[in-house]
Amino acid sequence: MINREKIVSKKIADLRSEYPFVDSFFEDNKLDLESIGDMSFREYLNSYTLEEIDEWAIDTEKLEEDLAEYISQMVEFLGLEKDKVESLTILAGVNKSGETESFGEFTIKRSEIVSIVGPTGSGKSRLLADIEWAADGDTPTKRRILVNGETPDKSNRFSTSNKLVAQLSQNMNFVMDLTVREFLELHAKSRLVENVEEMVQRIVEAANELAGEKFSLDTAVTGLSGGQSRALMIADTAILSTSPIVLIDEIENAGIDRKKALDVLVNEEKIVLMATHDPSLALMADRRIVIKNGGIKSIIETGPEEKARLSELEAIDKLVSEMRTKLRNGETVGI
Ligand SMILES: Nc1ncnc2c1ncn2[C@@H]1O[C@H](COP(=O)(O)OP(=O)(O)OP(=O)(O)O)[C@@H](O)[C@H]1O
Repeated sequence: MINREKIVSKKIADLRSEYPFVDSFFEDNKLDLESIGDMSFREYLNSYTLEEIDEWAIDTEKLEEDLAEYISQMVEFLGLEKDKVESLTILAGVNKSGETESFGEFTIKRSEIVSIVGPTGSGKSRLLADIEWAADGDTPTKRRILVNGETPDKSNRFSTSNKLVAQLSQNMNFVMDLTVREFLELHAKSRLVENVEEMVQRIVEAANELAGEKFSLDTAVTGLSGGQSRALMIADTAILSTSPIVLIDEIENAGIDRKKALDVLVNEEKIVLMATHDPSLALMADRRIVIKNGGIKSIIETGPEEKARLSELEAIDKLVSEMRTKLRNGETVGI
């Protein structure tokens, strides 16, 4: 809920950049905003003289209340309130042979990472697709998905502005003729974020942290490499997307710093599900879902012993990545 005190004491210029639609409120109420300088709405109302207030029958109390109400309704209407998703629950369905999955139900909480492992063709992507679709017994697996313990509002399935789920798929092929800056600005503006420039900077910095070779805001999105565009989409999803659930299919092919990518995503308080064949990524998750023959076979918690193995794997990954960098830079790697 929008706080009235906060709204009326915010500078009008800031209010207008955060909620561009407030201009129509000012117009409808015939408020002259030419000479506002850096006043807040309250200061602006107080700047009227008693005669003006009398003459134009200005009710300052009511105007303050109406402004807060107007913003609050618009925010709700436009779906700008961040979804408060605390948990995601998967209810058991059937495997490829039609046998009921034995796990009953499985709940994932906010800021948790869950990996999905299993042989090729076992049904990892299918599980991600069930979640994206908010399956309600209407997919081949007959699984059901609950959000905050309830069947999600079906409008979430189709709405683009208020998507429950952001999906990072294997390849990101940009077709539009835009620079990175233009692309990010468009996205930030469509989300009506407070400070577009700052947001754009944050995203490109995060993306460059993940990508091997750095790129600038003036690079054309079509000119980004596979790994760079993937890094850009991860940073963009983490920082700008309001979708509280992020699904990742095969991050390992992207040639980006996977550990940092996960940190970026998880820091933003999201639920992350990631299908992977990579042991380090599988163990980085708090829990992992094991899929076999189209069904969830088991759910395993990554215990301290496995986490210890993870540091072994990380040391190996580090070695591989150092060698990769050297080879890429034309150096030799003989001892
Ligand atoms: N429970 C199920 N019932 C019926 N069909 C299923 C079930 N689970 C998965 N499938 C189907 O099996 C096929 C392979 O599944 P999927 O693509 O999800 O495998 P995957 O584990 O992601 O494979 P890869 O590791 O190669 O990406 C798909 O056509 C999928 O729809």
